[in-house]
Amino acid sequence: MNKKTLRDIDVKGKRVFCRVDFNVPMKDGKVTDETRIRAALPTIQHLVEQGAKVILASHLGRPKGEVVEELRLTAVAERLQALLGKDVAKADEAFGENVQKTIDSMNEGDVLVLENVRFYPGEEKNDAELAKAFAELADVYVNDAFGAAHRAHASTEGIAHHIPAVAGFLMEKELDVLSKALSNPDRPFTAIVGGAKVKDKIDVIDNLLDKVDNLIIGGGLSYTFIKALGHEVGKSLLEEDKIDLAKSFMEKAKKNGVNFYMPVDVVVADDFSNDANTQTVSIENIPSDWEGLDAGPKTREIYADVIKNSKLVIWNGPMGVFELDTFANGTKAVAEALAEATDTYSVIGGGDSAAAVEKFGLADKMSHISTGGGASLEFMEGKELPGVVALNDK
Ligand SMILES: Nc1ncnc2c1ncn2[C@@H]1O[C@H](COP(=O)(O)OP(=O)(O)O)[C@@H](O)[C@H]1O
Ligand SMILES: O=C(OP(=O)(O)O)[C@H](O)COP(=O)(O)O
Repeated sequence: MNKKTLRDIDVKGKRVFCRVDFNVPMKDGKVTDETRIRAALPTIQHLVEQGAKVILASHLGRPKGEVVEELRLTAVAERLQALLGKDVAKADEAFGENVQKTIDSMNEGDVLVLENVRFYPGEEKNDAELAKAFAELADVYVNDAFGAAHRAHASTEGIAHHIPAVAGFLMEKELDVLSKALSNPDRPFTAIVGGAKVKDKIDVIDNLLDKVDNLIIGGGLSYTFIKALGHEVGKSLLEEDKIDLAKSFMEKAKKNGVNFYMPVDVVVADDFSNDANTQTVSIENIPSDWEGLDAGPKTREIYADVIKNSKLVIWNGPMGVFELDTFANGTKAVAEALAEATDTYSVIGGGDSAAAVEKFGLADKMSHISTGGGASLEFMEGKELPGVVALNDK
């Protein structure tokens, strides 16, 4: 990486403003998945061990510039305290006189969690004054919030223009894994793109077609491609205005010598529920009143074979409606194939795919599960991440 990291600086006795992504799922005031907190621990522990005064900043949810009681970071700070096994203080604001006083009284190795930075309208606007106010709290800025690196906000981008700014260990690892995957991939290199957000995934498919040996299309995306082949898709998810683009991707795959895989059979249902009537049909025979919700058995077999013969697989988006057990088999087949392919380096791109491997109990069998959904997608699209660009060059 051409950006400075924690390894390049001495933090002893320094006040370090460390942006993390503690935007974790919450229910009834409790953290329900602490993956993102755990992922930031190596950086936080390093700062503690090196004798920094550790000031942690994060957003939680989308409070839109107002104080929202349920989105305070108090419960998150408590989880962090338990995971770190040391006291963690929590401020009720993210900058200003009171926060300054608290910081003035910190000792080396102390940890303070600031309040949700999105309680202030200036955060998402990347307001220069707010960025300066954050910078005044500290001597050094560390960005470890890979999940928010695609946002140009005051605490992810603006602040980096005021004090020395470096990447944390999680940020470094995420960027290393993803850039190695894309720039110098082990081959055969396979990308699996599924899920439902057809529009959001179009750019990533285009970019991947310049890099991969195999492209697998699955999930809700498939039906736009099935339609592009001239077949009817019944009530399945379809983006009418992307049919021509789907055709052009199939042509680009051929031109680039990329092996292109899409379902040959699908599981269709007469209702979007676990007790729906279902049948497996070939893609030429989707009944008009039915909806395709999962990959069929032949498709699963083909996908599993491609995966097992790959050296590197990046996967973004489930192969079916895995939240409903009846339609989880396609996603499960891909997750299991990745788990069994011990010679294959697997990178799971955030959001629902990460939730799916977690649900199947296979998370620890994956080589890398990214903490950023949107961020990893934008990276794979070839876009620059503002939170990274703003850091100091090596
Ligand atoms: N055939 C399908 N029809 C409708 N929804 C689908 C289908 N296949 C997958 N999905 C849904 O896609 C959603 C995930 O899509 P998306 O947000 O694009 O993925 P990710 O969050 O991994 O990027 C899941 O909730 C899943 O139920
Ligand atoms: O959860 C996040 O994004 P993700 O769901 O795309 O991984 C990040 O914390 C960014 O949050 P945001 O999309 O509200 O800016």
